[in-house]
Amino acid sequence: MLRVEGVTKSYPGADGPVPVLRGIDLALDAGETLALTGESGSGKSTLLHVIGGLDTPDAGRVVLDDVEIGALDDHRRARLRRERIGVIFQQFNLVPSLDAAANVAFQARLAGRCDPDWNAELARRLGLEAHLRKYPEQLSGGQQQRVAIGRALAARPRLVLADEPTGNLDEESGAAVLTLMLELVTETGAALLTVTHSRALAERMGRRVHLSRGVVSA
Ligand SMILES: Nc1ncnc2c1ncn2[C@@H]1O[C@H](COP(=O)(O)OP(=O)(O)OP(=O)(O)O)[C@@H](O)[C@H]1O
Repeated sequence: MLRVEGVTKSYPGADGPVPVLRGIDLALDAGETLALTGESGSGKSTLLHVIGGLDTPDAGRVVLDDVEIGALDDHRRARLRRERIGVIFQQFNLVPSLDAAANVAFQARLAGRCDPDWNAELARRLGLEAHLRKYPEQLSGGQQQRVAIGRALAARPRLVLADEPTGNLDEESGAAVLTLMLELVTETGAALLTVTHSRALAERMGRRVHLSRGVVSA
């Protein structure tokens, strides 16, 4: 379902380009869950952004359901992102001017796939029913995290990308949020790729790969 082939990426440095990704190959099937680990600065977020079409590789390909993301023009790439990829960012990136309900519905609405029954079910399962009229600044970190998960899943994406999805939560809330996320991802048949430093989180994923010096090892 997802294929990453020979992806390289460098950033400009004082003494010339600094390679961050040096030829990444990775494949993920529908329904699979994968933890991407690696020391700080190893390029995990960069790889997640390249896979999600938020950043472009210098070379190599990212193919989602037989569509090469890098070959699409901006408009088509944005549409593919909206319709097929849900992203949960480390800092949640909720829309401050929208309440929790509108944040959950946000991406699905943009994708033209808003299903009020599914949104309501997500809100209920994520324990957000009492908070739907609150704005992000009125929500706790854990509640914002659950809104971000709801938003990522509302359009029933094929692929969910998460960057430290429980990084801002205490161990107990993190474990509970992760259980919910895994349940919802499994039910919708999506694939999940999550970047994490947490061993506990990584151990609950079906597969783990480690990123070191710009290449992955199983
Ligand atoms: N926009 C950018 N411009 C220049 N260098 C960048 C840029 N984004 C990332 N880098 C560099 O690329 C390297 C990889 O960064 P990245 O954020 O992908 O690492 P990471 O493994 O996700 O780290 P962490 O675990 O600390 O979040 C780092 O050395 C970082 O400084």
